[in-house]
Amino acid sequence: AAEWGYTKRNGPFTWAKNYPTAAGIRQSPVDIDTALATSDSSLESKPLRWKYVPQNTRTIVNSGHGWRVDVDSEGSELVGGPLEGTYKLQQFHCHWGSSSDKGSEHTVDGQSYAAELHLVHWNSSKYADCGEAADYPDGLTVLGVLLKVGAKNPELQKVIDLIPSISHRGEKTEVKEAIDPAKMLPKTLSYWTYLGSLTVPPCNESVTWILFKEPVEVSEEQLAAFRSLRCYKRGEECPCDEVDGLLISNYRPTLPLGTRELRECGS
Ligand SMILES: NS(=O)(=O)c1ccc(C(=O)NCc2ccccc2F)cc1
Ligand SMILES: [Zn+2]
Repeated sequence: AAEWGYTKRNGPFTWAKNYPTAAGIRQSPVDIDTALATSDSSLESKPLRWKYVPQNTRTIVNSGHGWRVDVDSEGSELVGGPLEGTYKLQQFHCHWGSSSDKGSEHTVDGQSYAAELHLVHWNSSKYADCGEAADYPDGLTVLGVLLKVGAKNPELQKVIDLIPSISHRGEKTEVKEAIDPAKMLPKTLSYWTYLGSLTVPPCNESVTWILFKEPVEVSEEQLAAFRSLRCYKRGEECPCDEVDGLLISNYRPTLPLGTRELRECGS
């Protein structure tokens, strides 16, 4: 089957053909209608806490859908907030648009941001690995960080510096200079949380989403570097009808929240 992607031919509106879950009722991303959010004392009573090991960021790969930094989960943990048990960091990646007026996956009161960073964790209290966890409703948690245009982001610059060596799909390289995921999170830890899904096929409905309210800055040049990735393999011709196979946009449009609860913690 033609590999899914973000073009007319294989983009988000075609995914349900090969991935029926994409048409489900707990899909992500969603528009965060801030007026709908209910503040929840139980969230306030269990602060979100994380521990990451920067030396455990191992490799960065061009998945054909963007860049992804794979992490050795050992030593990491995410607990508290809406979570039961301990979650471990598996990978982090980003979504962006062809220009910085769009590109985030979640929107806030209809407003898009320039990009969105996802830190993907799996429930190590109940499951053996990320792959298994992805099949259960409480299997995964993704910390989402909205990115807006501003100052150059020094931690993300370590990712940008590696992009030239993973320009084509399937290429990967060692992350030599440790990247600290904690340094990519906003200062204030207020967040919205709701039950959703992977935002790419197979769109498993197994994600507890935690989206920080405060955006983090990234520069236009850094966003331009993301868009220089190619969605096809070196030596192959470009399959996608994207402008010469550049990954200029890799965000899924929002889906209805439906009857799901949207909770918030912090102002
Ligand atoms: N954009 S996002 O919502 O943050 C997102 C998070 C994780 C994945 C993932 O793990 N895919 C591989 C995968 C899929 C299904 C089962 C096991 C897997 F490893 C994909 C998207
Ligand atoms: Zn993502």
